[in-house]
Amino acid sequence: MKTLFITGITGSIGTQALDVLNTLNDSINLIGGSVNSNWRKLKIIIEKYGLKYAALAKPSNEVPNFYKGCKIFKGDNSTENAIEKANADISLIATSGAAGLAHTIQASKYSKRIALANKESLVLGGDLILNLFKKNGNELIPVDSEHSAIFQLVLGENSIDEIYLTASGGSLRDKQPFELKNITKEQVLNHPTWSMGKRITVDSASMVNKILEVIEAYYLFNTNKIKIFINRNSHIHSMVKFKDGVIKMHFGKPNMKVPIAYAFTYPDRLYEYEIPDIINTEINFEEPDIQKYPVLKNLDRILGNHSLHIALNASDEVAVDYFLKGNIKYLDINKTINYVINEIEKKQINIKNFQDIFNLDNECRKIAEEFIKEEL
Ligand SMILES: NC(=O)C1=CN([C@@H]2O[C@H](COP(=O)(O)OP(=O)(O)OC[C@H]3O[C@@H](n4cnc5c(N)ncnc54)[C@H](OP(=O)(O)O)[C@@H]3O)[C@@H](O)[C@H]2O)C=CC1
Ligand SMILES: CC(=O)[C@@H](O)[C@H](O)COP(=O)(O)O
Ligand SMILES: [Mn+2]
Repeated sequence: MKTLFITGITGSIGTQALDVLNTLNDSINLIGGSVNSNWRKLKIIIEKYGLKYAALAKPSNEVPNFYKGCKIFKGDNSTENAIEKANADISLIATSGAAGLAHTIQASKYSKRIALANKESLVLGGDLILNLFKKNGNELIPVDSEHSAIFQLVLGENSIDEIYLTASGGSLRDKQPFELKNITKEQVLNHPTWSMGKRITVDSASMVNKILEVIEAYYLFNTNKIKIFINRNSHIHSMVKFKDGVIKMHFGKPNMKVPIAYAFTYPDRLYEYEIPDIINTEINFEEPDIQKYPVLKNLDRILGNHSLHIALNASDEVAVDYFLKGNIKYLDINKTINYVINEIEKKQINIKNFQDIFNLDNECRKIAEEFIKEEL
């Protein structure tokens, strides 16, 4: 039986991973998990799954050091400490945001298999994280639905020509560009096909999520030949075009439990889920309208420039947080990203190690905060 640790265990991916475990007939033993602050939900998970190690980055005063036989780590580096003690065979990295990178680095030391949902680990970590996996002999299995699909499509292939990354188009796909000026938080959070955490749902509306995913695919599959197509019902999870003109598509219902389970059980498929209706499900693709998704104008400029990958993610995380708190408008997110990217591009920063990444991530957050406070 394999042991498992889940970072971000209370989130959208974490919760769906728990549902998957309930169906895998005890073939995986969940021994630990970590969260930011949600003690109420973590407590229930400890009770139900008998965790041995848990961590909270921002614990309240009521959180004990032990709970029902589970050791609780608290504060800075708590997830890293819990990962070390748990020493699990598999780590599912389902933390949201840049905080996930440190968790992935630590998991690389202690877990053979990294089931990676946290796309920011690759966006920020780039070749440095891939080299770390190589050095430590990790198996990296992507969980992000498109990347799980592509991973499956390219198995055994060596004539890959181009990746077609699919997008739902997000919650604002039927709006006209002029309508984006006064969009509310509720409109943005109403995703048409997936139920996810708040930041990724906003990023899906703006297509920042898709740029992060292009960068993720760039590192995972070692190509910059990547196009984005909208598939409105999210049944095609991505496509790969081969040199002989064949295009393989990954078809399935939009449900994250499938790629989560696949990352746990690969190369087996032990998870049973509904078979999609191949007669009545439409397969259509559209090119994204750049006026509706203005951040896409930056894609060619960003892709392959490590410091701009970091700048995009940091500025977006800060701006989305302000937007969700009602302090800036939807289109201000894009203004903040553009400003930070321009500032970082001028500096021509060379990223040599993980500390450079953490420093630049911090610097970009400061620039974004200043821009929002002074210019918006
Ligand atoms: N949701 C989805 O369907 C998909 C998500 N992803 C990626 O997976 C990741 C998680 O997304 P999602 O589940 O939607 O996010 P959620 O916001 O739903 O959940 C985030 C989780 O991370 C925890 N967390 C946040 N900060 C820290 C920290 N510093 N230390 C420890 N735990 C922390 C949260 O804890 P707390 O509850 O205490 O706040 C929560 O458990 C993201 O990188 C996202 O891009 C990729 C594809 C699909
Ligand atoms: C489920 C998943 O993998 C998300 O990352 C998804 O891609 C978001 O939907 P969009 O295609 O709308 O960005
Ligand atoms: Mn995705």
